[in-house]
Amino acid sequence: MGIVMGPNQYGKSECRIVTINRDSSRHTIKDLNVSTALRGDFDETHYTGDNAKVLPTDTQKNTVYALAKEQSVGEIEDFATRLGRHFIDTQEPVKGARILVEEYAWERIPVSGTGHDHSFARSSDEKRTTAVTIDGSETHVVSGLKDLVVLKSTGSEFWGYPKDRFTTLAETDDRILATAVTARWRYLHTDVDWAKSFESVRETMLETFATTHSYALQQSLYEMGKAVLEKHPEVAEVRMSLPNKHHFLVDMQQFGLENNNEVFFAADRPYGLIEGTVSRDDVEEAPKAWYSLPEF
Ligand SMILES: O=c1[nH]c(=O)c2[nH]c(=O)[nH]c2[nH]1
Repeated sequence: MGIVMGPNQYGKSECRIVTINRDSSRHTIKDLNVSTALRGDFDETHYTGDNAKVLPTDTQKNTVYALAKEQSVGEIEDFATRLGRHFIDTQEPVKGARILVEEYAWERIPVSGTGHDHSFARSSDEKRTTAVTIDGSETHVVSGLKDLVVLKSTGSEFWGYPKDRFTTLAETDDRILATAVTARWRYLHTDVDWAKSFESVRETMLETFATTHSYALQQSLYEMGKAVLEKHPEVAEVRMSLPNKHHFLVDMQQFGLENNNEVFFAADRPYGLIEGTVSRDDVEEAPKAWYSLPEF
């Protein structure tokens, strides 16, 4: 019986980088969290500690800063692709790269009705994300968003589920439905206007959440994914993770008040976690490696 090193990657995680474009007095800001991971011929460092082929993660971090200086960052998908290609093209042992980017949203602070030139406010917790996986000459892009918090104050029911001796949940034909959307969608190719596609996918998911009369968060998940695929031929599949942010009706009978679906206790945990993939039935499944480490 032998023991061998399996799939592996290494890199610098969570390089926080802020860039300011000062081409005019109206500055623009890009606020990113960038993680690099290199894949390739790294058996020796694992077997013997011979680092001859190991580009230090410290150098990878510096490269993130340097490439952001050499050319403006632009769309996160393009920046991630440039980074990944740089490592593959300049380091012989590197055969593949996986670059993750999260982008934090800043809005101009309104002053007398117009956005200020160089003062910004963090607009929400929402992040735009991308995961670019480069394998030799092939580039695969999975973009997404994180922590887009949404709520419907009606138009949501939940009933018809199995009951057993532990069931206490009451069936409801009118409840609050709230979640923080994390979504990742896989592109079929890279000939994409990234910003436009992102805005349109986001808008489609929001519109569908709003207009779907929901009998389960699972149903809303499917409808949101389906709407994205129907509108976006460039997208092969959508994966979503939807925490059910429960809002429990406060029982006011004890103090003689009738609560007509007006006052809720917003629980933060535990929460239901509804997850799923909506895909076209005529495209191949993505290799695991585009989402995480192969075989993990
Ligand atoms: O939309 C829902 N899906 C569930 O699976 C579930 N389970 C639960 O207790 N409440 C809900 N709501």
